[in-house]
Amino acid sequence: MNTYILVINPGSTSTKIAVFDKDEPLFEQTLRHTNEELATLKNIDEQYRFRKEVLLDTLKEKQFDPAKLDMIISRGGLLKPIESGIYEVNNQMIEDLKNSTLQHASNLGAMMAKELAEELNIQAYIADPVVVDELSEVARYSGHPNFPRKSVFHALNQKAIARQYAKQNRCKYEELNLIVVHLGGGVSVGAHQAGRVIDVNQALDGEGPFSPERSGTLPVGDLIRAAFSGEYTKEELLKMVVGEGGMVAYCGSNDAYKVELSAIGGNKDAAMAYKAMAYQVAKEIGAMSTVLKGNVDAILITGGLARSEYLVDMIKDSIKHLGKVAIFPGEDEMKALAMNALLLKRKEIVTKEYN
Ligand SMILES: Nc1ncnc2c1ncn2[C@@H]1O[C@H](COP(=O)(O)OP(=O)(O)OP(=O)(O)O)[C@@H](O)[C@H]1O
Ligand SMILES: CCCC(=O)O
Repeated sequence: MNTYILVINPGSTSTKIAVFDKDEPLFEQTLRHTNEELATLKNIDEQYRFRKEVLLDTLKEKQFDPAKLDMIISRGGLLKPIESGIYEVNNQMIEDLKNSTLQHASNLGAMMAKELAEELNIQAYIADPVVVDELSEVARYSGHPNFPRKSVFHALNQKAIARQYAKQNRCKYEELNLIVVHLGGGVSVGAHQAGRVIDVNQALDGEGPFSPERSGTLPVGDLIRAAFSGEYTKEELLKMVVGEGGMVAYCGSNDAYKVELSAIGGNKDAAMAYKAMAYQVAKEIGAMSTVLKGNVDAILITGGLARSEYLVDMIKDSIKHLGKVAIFPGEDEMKALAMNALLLKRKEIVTKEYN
């Protein structure tokens, strides 16, 4: 019997959709949205309606009848901090996403999934959203009680890769201590202790290594002085942190592959920026090794930038003394979501309630 699963993953400039029949993708498509298209949409309601229409048009083009769908699963957004797992999309979740102070395209996924699921009389779910929070108590301290540290990271891909590594090594994720490094548009480095991410850098706009488009940790006093200098608007400063920080700021591009080619071609600024990014990532891995008290079964490196041998070799050179390193290039969040839905369908996992 077929089990048709619609998977939705909205990004800042695209919406990825896929239909799986059990664990087999029938099709997967990245629907690109131009800046001009997105600029015409005034608010979050208009955004998700626009993306939903594009999604339905694509299903039509693929001649897939939505009425055949058994379930819908989406990447989750910036909800309240929650445990890792699968959650049925409910009204509270939609309310929180609509009122979220932080903007992230993944906020639109649950809204699209819920509306579509209601029309089709099926269920909508999210799994391992970016706000999965398993931080240890001590990791929540920042240095001031007004600013507790938060867990915002690539939870879906980090957990999926950690489980894949455990399966390949015939053991359970919950039996291992791992450091998982996601190198994408954003960079997150998580300390996974027996199945829980007890520490991780806040990878959206908070802390950690710089990435192709984010600044990571900045000198805080200098940042405050810049904010009150009258030279920048709030929006300009936020952009310096997310979107126009990191490689964009140093090299003018968020395309790390392009920067790498330029570095290999002899561009000294590009080479130095790559070296600095590798240095910061390695330093964060060292910090997470300390969090795990050196008890590290493996360090897993994943994300789009894990395809870069140039970068990975530089990182490995600094961390090889910390343990075994395994590389999982790219990410497969679509498959990870579909597999979560399938586990649910097969009753191998139960949903958690968001409230
Ligand atoms: N072979 C490669 N060598 C170097 N860089 C690469 C390679 N392939 C992809 N990249 C870089 O990886 C980055 C994109 O990674 P990825 O696709 O994981 O990011 P994303 O999905 O946009 O963001 P995030 O992972 O934070 O959600 C880009 O900067 C891209 O240039
Ligand atoms: C921080 C989590 C996800 C992203 O990079 O957009």
